[in-house]
Formats: sequence, structure tokens, C-alpha cells
Amino acid sequence: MNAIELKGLTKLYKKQPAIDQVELSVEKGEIYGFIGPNGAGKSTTIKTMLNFIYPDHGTATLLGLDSIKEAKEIRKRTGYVSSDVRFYPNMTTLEVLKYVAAFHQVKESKKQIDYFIELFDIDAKKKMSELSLGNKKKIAITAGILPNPELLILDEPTNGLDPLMQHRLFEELEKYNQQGMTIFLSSHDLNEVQQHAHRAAFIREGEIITVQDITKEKSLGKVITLIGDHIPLSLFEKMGAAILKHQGNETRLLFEGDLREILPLLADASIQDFTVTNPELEDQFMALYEGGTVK
Ligand SMILES: Nc1ncnc2c1ncn2[C@@H]1O[C@H](COP(=O)(O)OP(=O)(O)OP(=O)(O)O)[C@@H](O)[C@H]1O
Repeated sequence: MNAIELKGLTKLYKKQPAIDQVELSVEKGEIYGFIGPNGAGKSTTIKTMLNFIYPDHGTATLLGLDSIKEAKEIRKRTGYVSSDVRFYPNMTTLEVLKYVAAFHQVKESKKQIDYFIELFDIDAKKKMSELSLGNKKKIAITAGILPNPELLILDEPTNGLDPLMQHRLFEELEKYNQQGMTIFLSSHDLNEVQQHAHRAAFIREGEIITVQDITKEKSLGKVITLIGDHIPLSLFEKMGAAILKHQGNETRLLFEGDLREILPLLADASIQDFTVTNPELEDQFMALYEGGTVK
């Protein structure tokens, strides 16, 4: 049984799809990245699968449970950190965490809360309304992790966190993941996903465009960097190469075919120098979001 299974999930706003036929399978025990630029549909996907909004088509199954019919059971067993933090403004941070711990019957709650207060440098006496975005985020993240859910869904968790806190968050998430927690991490930060996720789905304009295995080495084509002016780039494009970047006299191409086919083009007199390297995830990311179709 997968931790998350989305089938044809579609949500329309004014007849326009915010997400369109989203298919996703997240295995138990994975750290799964969900990456896409602002407005791509990450939050809509998450809110739909958690039954905060209803889908127009399709189904979502979390921990083997139907997202609509068994929403209550899913809530009990799933942690969710939303991209915008909303807690009662007049409660202190400590009150919020104690409330969450009591609600989820967290064992050794005082010890656990003290641990997170120390870890995330939380001011326990401050009211929620007095906190900056980053500090609010720390409370939301703690509230999500504290009950030790089977599945933790984080929507842009590092937004507003300083680098030290980001580092501590991921150390903590990796610790929990090793103990079996499945983590679904929505982000627009490719590096973050590349560093921490095992797999990632890329979403663009409401559609999943690819799912990448991040940890395993795979043959994903080659990046060819060309130096020179007036290089006949259209010939490279005709061979199936995608232009990743073109700046000054430097052009970066992603080529997924058999390299031997493109080698003759490198003899063109306009090319002063070239290198062939393995692609970084970032190269594919650029190709994907500039309309390419990297598999
Ligand atoms: N309540 C709403 N009413 C109308 N359109 C909406 C609503 N919520 C989201 N949308 C639209 O749906 C699309 C997807 O938005 P969504 O918030 O899911 O994207 P996102 O990937 O989470 O982006 P961000 O990182 O900016 O939050 C966008 O075009 C957005 O304008």
C-alpha cells in the first residue's frame, strides 16, 4: 500500500483547471519532493488530497484511506504544515504546542515540546500574533512533527526560515524518516529537493510533467557547453538537443540521444571550445520549465 495515491485528481476554478489529472504514487518511507514554480498547483494538490477542498474529478487515497470518506482517520494519522500559518493569534507558542500535544495524546509531551523549543529556538512566551513569518513557521512545523504522524505533508516549509533553521529542520526530518515517517515535501527550491528527497514530481501549470528518481544515478543525457559566436544552434536543435541557457558566447544544451550522432556538429568552425558533462537536476529543471519535455 502506498502512502499517497492520486488518480486523475482535478480541481477547477471558474472552469479552469488549477490541477489537471494529477497522478502520483508516494511509497511508504519515502521523502518525496513536489516541485514547481509559484502558481503551479502544489497547494491545490495538497489541499485537495487532504479534503480541505473538493476535487472536481479523480480520487486521492492516503495511507490506504479515501480522502473524502475517511478524512477524519486521515487527519489523525497525517501531519500537515500549510504554506500560510494560521493559529489562534492570542495563544502563546507554548499554549499552541501543548494544545497540539494534548489533542494527539503525545507521549512525554513536556520533554518533546522542550526539545523542539530548544531545537528551533522558540520563544515560548510570545503570542502567535507577535511572531514573524519564520517564527510562526517554526511553530507550524513543530505542531506537524510533534504527534509523530505516519505521513507528514509540508507545503513550502522553509519559506521564511533562516539557513540554520532550515538545516535543523532537515536533520530532524531525516531522523524521523529513518524511523519510518513518509514525508511529502512541496517546494519551489530545487536544491532543497535535490538534497533531501528520494524522488520528486515536477508540476507545471497544474499538470505533472515528470517524476524523477533523485538518489539513484541514472543516464539522463549529457549537457554540452559550447563556446563561440554564431554557432548553428538550429542544427543541434534539429538533432533533438534542448537549449538550456544561451548567454554571451556560451550555450548550454541538453542532449538525450546517442552522443555519437551529434559529435560531427562539434567540428563546426564557429565552436572555439566545448565540454560534455552529466546533467545536474537543475539543467533538466530549466529545460522542463522552459517548455521542454525531458523524460
Ligand atoms: N481559491 C482560488 N480561487 C481561484 N483560483 C485559485 C484559488 N486557489 C488557487 N487558484 C489558482 O490555481 C492555480 C494553482 O495555485 P496553487 O496555490 O495551488 O499553486 P502553488 O504551486 O501552490 O503556488 P504557490 O507556491 O504560489 O503557493 C493558480 O493559478 C492559482 O491562481
